Amino acid sequence: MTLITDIRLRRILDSRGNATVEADVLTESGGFGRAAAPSGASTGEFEAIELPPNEAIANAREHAVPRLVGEVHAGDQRAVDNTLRAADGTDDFSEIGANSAVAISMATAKAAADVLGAPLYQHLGGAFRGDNFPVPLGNVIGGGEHAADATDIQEFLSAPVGAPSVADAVFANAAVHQEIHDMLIERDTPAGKGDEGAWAPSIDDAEAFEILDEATSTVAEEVGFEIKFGLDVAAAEMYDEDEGGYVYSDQVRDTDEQVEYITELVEEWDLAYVEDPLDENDFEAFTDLTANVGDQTLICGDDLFVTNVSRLEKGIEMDSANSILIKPNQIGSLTDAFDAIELAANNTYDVIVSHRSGETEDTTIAHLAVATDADFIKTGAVGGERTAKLNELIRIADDAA
Ligand SMILES: C=C(OP(=O)(O)O)C(=O)O
Ligand SMILES: [Mg+2]
Repeated sequence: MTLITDIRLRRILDSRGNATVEADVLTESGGFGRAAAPSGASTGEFEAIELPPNEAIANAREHAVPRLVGEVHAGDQRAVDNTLRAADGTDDFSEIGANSAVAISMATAKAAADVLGAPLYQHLGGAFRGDNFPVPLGNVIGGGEHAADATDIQEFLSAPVGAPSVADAVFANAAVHQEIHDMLIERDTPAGKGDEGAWAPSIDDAEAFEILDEATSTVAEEVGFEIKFGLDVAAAEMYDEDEGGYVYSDQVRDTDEQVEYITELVEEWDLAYVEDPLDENDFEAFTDLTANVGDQTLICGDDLFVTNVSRLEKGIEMDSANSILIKPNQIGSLTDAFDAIELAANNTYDVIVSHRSGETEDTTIAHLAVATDADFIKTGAVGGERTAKLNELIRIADDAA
């Protein structure tokens, strides 16, 4: 019933106006799934390889499509993804492109769900999913690689940890985003938006902390539940060995100073979440920071782990973090993403499913987060490609109720 009968690949636009890969998968009994690959800007050194979309499509058509069509069942996700790996023949999807691979992998899961007549989160997670929802982390002020002439820290994230429902949490993040806009106008600091829809004012990190603290407190009072905040430092983008460490606008911090600085930030601002506070090659410094503040906050590896089981195993072994960011396109398939989530959960790591800075209307990560009982989802606060996922979470909660 779920035998794959056709796979169509095409170039479509992403939110930055770049081309990306979209896949349609059809099955014998009329199942249909469509999915598109997102794309990062602050990509990790150890991510699976994204090829130029034309090349990724041509190579996938030549090597992967013939091995899947008429051969593999869409319902057997592990077989689908193993076939993609075998067709590619490399460790990092550099032959067919992680963009083609992840689009086919996700579209196939959707086609299988369609055959079953079940929502994707249920096909992926089983009949008992749909009761728990991730807390959305909303990017509300940002800079780094996502906006020029803005903060050094890439993302300041609203974290509505006390929200009674996922819908309340989604609306709270949007309200924090609006409140920050009002505060910026009052301060006579006009701001455009970065790639993920966060405000990208020309202010320093210290001012961003003050604004976020006030905005989250104001909205928390209005809505009547706790809203904390967190960061994606994206420190690998700041790290420059020749410069002697982490290059900020006003100073360079060496590794010990960076560990000290982040420790102070966690304590001063009671941060709920800190992603990539250190360079992606420095598991040891991650371990030092986690020893300092791992009992107070989440220390999350994004570029550090790149959704890769081997790198996560090393981090678990070394106590380098206590949470992992999951981006399916970083590793190239849903099976790999699931394996990383399972390993993380078995080792009491929190799981944060994430978008990329370049996105499409695809909503797969909303279903992935619900299917795997993820603790958080990071998918922006506003903007069509971000609200696509947030609104899907609201719909899933509505359907599941
Ligand atoms: C979402 C992120 O940005 P990008 O997609 O540019 O890697 C991130 O760094 O967590
Ligand atoms: Mg990150």
